[in-house]
Amino acid sequence: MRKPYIAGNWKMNMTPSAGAAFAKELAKALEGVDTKVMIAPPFVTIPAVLEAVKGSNIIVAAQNMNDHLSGAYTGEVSPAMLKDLGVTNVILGHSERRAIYGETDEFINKKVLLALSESMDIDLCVGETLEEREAGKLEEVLTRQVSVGLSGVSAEQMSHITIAYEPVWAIGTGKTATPEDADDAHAFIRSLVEKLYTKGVAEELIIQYGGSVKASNVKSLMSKKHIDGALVGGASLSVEQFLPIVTFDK
Ligand SMILES: O=C[C@H](O)COP(=O)(O)O
Repeated sequence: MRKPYIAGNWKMNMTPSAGAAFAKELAKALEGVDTKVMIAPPFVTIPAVLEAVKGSNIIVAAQNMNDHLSGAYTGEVSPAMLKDLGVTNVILGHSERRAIYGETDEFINKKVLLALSESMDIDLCVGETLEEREAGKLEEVLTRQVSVGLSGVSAEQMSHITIAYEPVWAIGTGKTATPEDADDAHAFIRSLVEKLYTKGVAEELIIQYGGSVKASNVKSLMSKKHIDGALVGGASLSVEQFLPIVTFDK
């Protein structure tokens, strides 16, 4: 039985003081709610948010990390630093990192392996562009992103991996994949993971959908067999919008 897992990626939003106020309000609103919830603030906002969610079940993640533990990498943040702060989770391979900062599958894989060696849990993002989908390359793209992204990850380590399927054309655009299209992509990812690992690993894997998730569409998405959670961008920036997404079935 896969437990619903809802995550909020704040992207480059929320100052430390705004993030702390938000996190405090969210933690209070989520008292007694059993759904697994993660929020990913910008690096500088993380300490204030960690302090604000103390005593709650909210997981705090980083949105990215460097592929080294330390060294001459000006402006970068290492997983060792995140770990020292008490951060247990990291988002890797977000489409904005791939498209804007040129992150390749091989580079993302290097970070996946480093994060695992630092005992962190990972949200690995995959998804096709509109051009790729229209060119009939959906399966080819997902196969490459999943198999290269997870290269060298053992079956045992897969319990630390969540995959977020985010069709690039649905991110921040208001366009959501239909629940059926999203479920087909999730089913394909699960079948890939079964081929790479075992049926057991594939059945346990949490696959989140991301791309214009909001209170009005979360229930129909989550009703699908292979959709186990959501990675929410825009609608994770206010408690008013995020809370009904987290409590969609309550
Ligand atoms: O990480 C989150 C995704 O990029 C989705 O963003 P969005 O909900 O604003 O479309």
